Amino acid sequence: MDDGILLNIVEAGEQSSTRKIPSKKGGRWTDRVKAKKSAKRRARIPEPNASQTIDFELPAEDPASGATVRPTKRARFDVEVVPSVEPTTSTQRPKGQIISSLFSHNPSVPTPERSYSKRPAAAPSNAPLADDTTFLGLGLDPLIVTHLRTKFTIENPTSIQRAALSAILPESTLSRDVFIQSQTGSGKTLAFLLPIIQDLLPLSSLSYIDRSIGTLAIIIAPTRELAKQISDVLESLLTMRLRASENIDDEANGPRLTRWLVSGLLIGGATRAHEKARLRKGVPILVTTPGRLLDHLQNTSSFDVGKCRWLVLDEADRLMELGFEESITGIIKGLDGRRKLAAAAAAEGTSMDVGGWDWERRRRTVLCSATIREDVQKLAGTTLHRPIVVKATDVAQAAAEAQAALNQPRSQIVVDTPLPVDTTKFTPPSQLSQKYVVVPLKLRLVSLIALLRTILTESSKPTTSATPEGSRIIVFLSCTDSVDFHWSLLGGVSMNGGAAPQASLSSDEDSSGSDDENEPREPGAKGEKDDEPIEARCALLPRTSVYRLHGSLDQQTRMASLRGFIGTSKSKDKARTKSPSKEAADKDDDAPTSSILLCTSVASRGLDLPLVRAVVQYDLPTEGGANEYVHRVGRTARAGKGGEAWAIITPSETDWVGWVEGKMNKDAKDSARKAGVKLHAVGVQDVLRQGFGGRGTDYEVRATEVQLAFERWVLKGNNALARQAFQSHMRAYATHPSDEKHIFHIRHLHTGHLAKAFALREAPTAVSGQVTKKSAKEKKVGKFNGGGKKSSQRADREDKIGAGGKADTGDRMRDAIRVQGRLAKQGGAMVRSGVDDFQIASGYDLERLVHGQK
Ligand SMILES: Nc1ncnc2c1ncn2[C@@H]1O[C@H](COP(=O)(O)OP(=O)(O)OP(=O)(O)O)[C@@H](O)[C@H]1O
Repeated sequence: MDDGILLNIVEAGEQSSTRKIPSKKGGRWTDRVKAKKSAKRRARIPEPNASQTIDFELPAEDPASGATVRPTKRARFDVEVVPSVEPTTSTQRPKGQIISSLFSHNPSVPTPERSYSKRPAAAPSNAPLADDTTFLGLGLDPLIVTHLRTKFTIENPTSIQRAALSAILPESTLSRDVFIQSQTGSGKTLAFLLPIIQDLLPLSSLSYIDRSIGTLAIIIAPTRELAKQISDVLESLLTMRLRASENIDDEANGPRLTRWLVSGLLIGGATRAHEKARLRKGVPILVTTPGRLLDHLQNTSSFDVGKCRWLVLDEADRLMELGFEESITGIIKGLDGRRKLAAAAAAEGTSMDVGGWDWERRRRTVLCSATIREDVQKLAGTTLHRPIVVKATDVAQAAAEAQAALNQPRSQIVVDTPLPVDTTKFTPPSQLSQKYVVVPLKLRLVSLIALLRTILTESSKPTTSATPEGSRIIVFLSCTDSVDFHWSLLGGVSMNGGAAPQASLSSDEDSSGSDDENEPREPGAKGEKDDEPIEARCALLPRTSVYRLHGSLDQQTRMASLRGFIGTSKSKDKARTKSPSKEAADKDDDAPTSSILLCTSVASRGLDLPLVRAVVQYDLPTEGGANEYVHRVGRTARAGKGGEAWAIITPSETDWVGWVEGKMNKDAKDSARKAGVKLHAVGVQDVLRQGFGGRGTDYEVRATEVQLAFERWVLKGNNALARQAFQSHMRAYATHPSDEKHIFHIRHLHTGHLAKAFALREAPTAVSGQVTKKSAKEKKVGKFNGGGKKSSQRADREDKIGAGGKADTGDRMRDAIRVQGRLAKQGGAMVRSGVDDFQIASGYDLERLVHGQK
């Protein structure tokens, strides 16, 4: 089958096959054998020729016949092959450097029976309901329903929204808290936002109320990005019409309505004085992160939460993982204390008492979590009052519970009811297609490129369900260094052998800073990192922009990267393009239609990035096990849409497939789960062939050229970056928990082969040999301490905490955990500390940002 990739001048394979193997005469027989072998090797892998040009063309398939055809408009780019910049003969090669063939000495990998088979996708499990359930029928205000339809194009509720609304909205359940547990992408955000807006909406008709009433609802999210995302949805919801007719002053339609119900985002990054001023003005619905909220509860007297009637804890399991339990306990105490003070002041008549409203009603807490783990149960025990547990399929149960609550005599009300043990498994949406490829270590990098090319090609087919805007792909890597390395590599690699280009940065940046009050910065930080490039372009990935996201990037760059990835870049973001190889810019002259996000686990939870077609786990999660896997793949296949998840695993990790399937299927109760969540194998040759094209084993030649281009880039001044990524990856790998060590053990890795995946030619001894014991120790301690600069920042932070006299509990928890982790790792054995330095390193930095420390 012609796969559509052409070699347009000289087929490299042909060239190699006609090459004559020179014979060596004389000398010892061992020398003759060696010479013969080396000549054979040279003949197998064609010597690149400076004049040779490979014309890569992405393959396409005839939708009718399924046969591969040449696309009408070819996304093409030429790859000029030049001799490797480094000498390749053993006499010229620097000592210790190994240039091994990509396709020899790899462990054998079983070929899957049916590769790339097109299986019909299962019915979506997180889609809007197709029955006669309506938002109106569930009791939602018609104004909100109309707004959902017109602004969000949302017509019907999802299963979890039906369950949540029928549990939260009725008068009969006002005294009950709610625990929401559901699949990724099932619409949990609206499930808790809609009841809050419905509850507060009538206040708009009370002419004596304005935003000085204080904060009536607080939503807590574990990360800044998630808080910002929730805040964006909330803001859009609050732009709804306040009455059916256009004119809100239309007296004939009832009392005058005022639009004072606004939302605010409090996630740090601004001066406290600025935040205090906003709080003093009044923020009726507040979206925040825990540390900052606790800080203001403790230190901002003008922060009025005396009438707060909603508290939402989103992603509760993540809040617990990040060590926020103590912060949340402090927040609850703070809210309770201020409520008592407000009540006392009202009783004494010393405060403005706003009558005509049920201010006495207790505050309701809604807790959302993917899983009901032990720590989440504990949190629920301290925060929830007789919770109704809402699950996607449990609408009948929710209604029955609500009824039971009504009929219960008050004496029987049990406070702090423990949640039931979690019997349902946390599974990905059923329509998600899950695949895995077993890839020998040496082939990892080229296989990743081939896979990305294949996914991009598939999505550009006219028959695909992907959007006409192109594809979005998220690639998860093990650590920040690896993300930086791969992003720089893709942005810098040149297939023409020229010098690695420098980042091209816009010099006419608009340095006026953000006009969004929700993205304020500390003084002095303004415009600081505006020069940091955010977008990379790569000749190997036509019409595609590559972004990165990890916790060591400053907040502006992270937000700009996310905006770029989802295609809503501001003009100044767009200027921040890391120049690709010149050829990518020249040949890829059409505007990019697809985007790729390279990231750490920092992007695994809660982020709702529209139209993500595929999630590729280049590195499997080092913490969080099967749940983390499900969260990551849940960035696609959202709200009933399709999606695919790819896991790239090494030959020593093949047991992971059965292991993760077992975790997802355990205790399966319903028929869908009995059918089993399954990952389907795809052969690495198929991935390479699809990605690089050619006939027979042509893909080997092409993959080798791509690998050589990567290696050239590394040799031209990027060795340190590659080595650092390699070493950090190894350290990250070593932090897999002990119960996964039978699958992920560093001893299973052939480090020489792994080095190849970082485009390193050095043998592993050369890599590690260049790191002196002292520098290795410094690096290790530095890494676990957050590095030299980070250490001093932490000291600054601790100074500040000391000076303020009040340590942030979240910070203290994290520090304690980090110290624990450091000790465990310094002890020699890589004992899991509960927090992974490499993935939570991102979380840690993120939380530093949350607390406003740059
Ligand atoms: N009733 C609905 N109909 C169609 N789309 C919906 C509906 N409700 C929500 N959505 C969309 O579904 C997407 C996912 O929603 P949301 O982010 O709330 O999911 P989630 O359950 O919180 O996911 P995660 O667990 O990954 O955080 C959003 O883009 C949202 O606009």
